[in-house]
Amino acid sequence: MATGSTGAGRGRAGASTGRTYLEVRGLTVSFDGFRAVDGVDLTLIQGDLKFLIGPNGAGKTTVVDAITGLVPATGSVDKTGQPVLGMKTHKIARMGIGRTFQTASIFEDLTVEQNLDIAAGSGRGWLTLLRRRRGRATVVAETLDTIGLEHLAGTKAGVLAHGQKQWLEIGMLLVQDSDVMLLDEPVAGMGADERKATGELLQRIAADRTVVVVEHDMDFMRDFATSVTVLAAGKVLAEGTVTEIQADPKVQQVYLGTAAATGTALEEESET
Ligand SMILES: Nc1ncnc2c1ncn2[C@@H]1O[C@H](COP(=O)(O)OP(=O)(O)OP(=O)(O)O)[C@@H](O)[C@H]1O
Repeated sequence: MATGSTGAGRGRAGASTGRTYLEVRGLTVSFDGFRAVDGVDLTLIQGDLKFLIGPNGAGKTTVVDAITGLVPATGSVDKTGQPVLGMKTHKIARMGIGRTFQTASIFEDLTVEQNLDIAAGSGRGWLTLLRRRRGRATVVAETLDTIGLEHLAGTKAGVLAHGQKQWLEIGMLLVQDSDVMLLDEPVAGMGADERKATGELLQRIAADRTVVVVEHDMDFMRDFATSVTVLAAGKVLAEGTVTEIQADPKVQQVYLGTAAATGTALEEESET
């Protein structure tokens, strides 16, 4: 069970407790002069299961892209005091910052276990691999258990159910020692049982990691978030607990403003 820190986003708790944290300051991403992300500050602390929400086009995925080096950005991103911004994507991954995509990026023709094994070795030099060879099998076995896919270890990843592919992708981050995990809509397209199992998996892994979930599914957010940041038009609109966010008139207005187009007003959903 996650040890939630609902105070995330305020100050440098990670720095004082020695826990992993990701500190984002003034993050800005421009596409041909259009500021998709505009001066975003975020503090992400180990143990927090943080949800990043906001209407379509708010800049959520671009924030994740910027942190993981996929798009150029200005401002600063520090992982437990180490600068991240400006580094190459593979170096950022090696620093322990991992991400998933809406469509799982797994090797469909390889088995579940082979996918994890490859991920466990990715980005490491041959000497490190040699040293770690024995430990690697243990890490893969432990991860199969964590993501609940031991019984499918020998199954080709391509035939997994949608939810299982997402769990495998999360497992691939776990075996790479990612302690900051940025997950883009992990429950999109999942049924109720898969969503619940995914939420419980995220709670387990967030207990000793920093986990950020970009999500549109408000029910899922309500059930599992320990803190929420709302983005709108590239800026942080609000931060707080689920209760605080739902009660925030600015947030309600943003969601009501887009309700006609998306049918996903925060208020409407909170009544269900
Ligand atoms: N490569 C790009 N080139 C130009 N504009 C982009 C690019 N990527 C994103 N944008 C624009 O930046 C804005 C933010 O997009 P982004 O995908 O980050 O939003 P989002 O909050 O993740 O939206 P959604 O919930 O719909 O996925 C949008 O207006 C989008 O059209």
